[in-house]
Amino acid sequence: MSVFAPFAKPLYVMLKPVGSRCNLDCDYCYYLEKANLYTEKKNHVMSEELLEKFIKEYIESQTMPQVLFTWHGGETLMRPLSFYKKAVELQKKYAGGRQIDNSIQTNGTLLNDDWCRFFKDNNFLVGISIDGPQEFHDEYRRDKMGRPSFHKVMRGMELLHKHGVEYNCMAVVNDYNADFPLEFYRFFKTTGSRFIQFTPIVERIRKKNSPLKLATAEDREDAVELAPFSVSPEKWGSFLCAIFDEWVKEDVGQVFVQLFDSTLANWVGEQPGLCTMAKTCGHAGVMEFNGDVYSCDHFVFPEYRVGNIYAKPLASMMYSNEQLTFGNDKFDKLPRQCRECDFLFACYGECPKNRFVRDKYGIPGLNYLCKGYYTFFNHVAPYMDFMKRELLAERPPANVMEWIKKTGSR
Ligand SMILES: C[S@@+](CC[C@H](N)C(=O)[O-])C[C@H]1O[C@@H](n2cnc3c(N)ncnc32)[C@H](O)[C@@H]1O
Ligand code: SF4
Ligand code: SF4
Ligand code: SF4
Repeated sequence: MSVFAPFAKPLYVMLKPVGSRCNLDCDYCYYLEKANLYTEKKNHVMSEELLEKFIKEYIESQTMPQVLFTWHGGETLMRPLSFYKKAVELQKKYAGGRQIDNSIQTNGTLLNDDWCRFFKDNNFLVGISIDGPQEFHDEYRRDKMGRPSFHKVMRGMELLHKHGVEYNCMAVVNDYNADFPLEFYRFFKTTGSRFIQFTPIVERIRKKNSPLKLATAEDREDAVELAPFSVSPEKWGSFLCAIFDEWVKEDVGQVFVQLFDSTLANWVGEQPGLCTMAKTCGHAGVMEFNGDVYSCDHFVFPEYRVGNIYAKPLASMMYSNEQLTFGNDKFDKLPRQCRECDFLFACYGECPKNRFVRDKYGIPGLNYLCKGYYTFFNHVAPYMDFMKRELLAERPPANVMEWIKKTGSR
């Protein structure tokens, strides 16, 4: 039987139930300053009326039997538990036979038994932000009084563990922790995390006074300066290579590093889990506390607002020409150096947010981290080739560890 499905892809829009309100004040946070987009509003919280409108419309716009809700912030737990209880009730009311899943991203400092029980009972997947061992984490993740947050986050993780809540860790790689790849990687292994996700921090700061201090890739080179907490391309490359070397010898099939999995996916021609490594993007929008929808969580700038849910249906915003162009530009706007690169198939120029340098031909739009990515892909190529062969022969890629022992590589 064929069912008419106008959109073959699931519709995905994450939610900001408290806008950018947060109990922490991480130096590198790209989200805190988004409050300046809404200075006319005092209270940056999503109303229950909007919550219901979104849930109903989001579920009804889906063409797939599963629907994923992602709660994001700001700090998501600054909304009382009753808000999420209401959300779950509304999801059930409008589910119409579909399977509903929830994931929530949090800094973990406000977790308690009640939150954990709720997450367990309702099968939430919890994402915890933690940047490695205490010294690295507390370098930038402090509260508004400058107090560190590491111990509170660890306590939160213990509570999640105690209640049997499913969670994973999200870390950023910055100018500081990038110098200690193995300490960073081993820390996550000791916490028992089998799924490790990390994102490089790359930000530029506008020199002129502006409500949004952080720049987009379109800001002119002379009007911005690189934020000091950004990771350099060289450090990013050596960080990835060092972790890969330990992972490929000891942990394949046991520890899942999102970036390595996505690299292998591209190597075998499958869709990678990381949007940054896909050929095109634009399938993941974000809705602010007042119903404004933006092209991507990293593009909450007035130029990338695709509309408001009170004025346009979600599906028409997410499948608008504007949004499709946003997603296709990831490939269409690649500079010549990327088009000629041996690793285009694995990298696809990474995230457009980071494309603000010129390529070797002087063409703008090269990714600032290019050098690091090139070093990494070049370094892992023989291992990726081996794992690809194993996968194609329907054998586990983890055989690479045996192969390394036998051949003495690395
Ligand atoms: C903005 S926070 C919102 C949710 C919650 N407050 C938290 O910290 O998990 C989401 C994630 O973005 C990461 N992040 C913050 N600033 C970033 C930046 N400039 N570049 C990349 N990721 C960043 C955070 O470390 C966190 O893992
Ligand atoms: S806890 Fe999350 S939202 Fe709050 S400042 Fe840190 S990264 Fe930003
Ligand atoms: S702009 Fe970057 S973060 Fe946003 S969807 Fe595209 S690749 Fe992902
Ligand atoms: S490694 Fe550099 S040149 Fe190659 S695709 Fe990535 S960003 Fe482009």
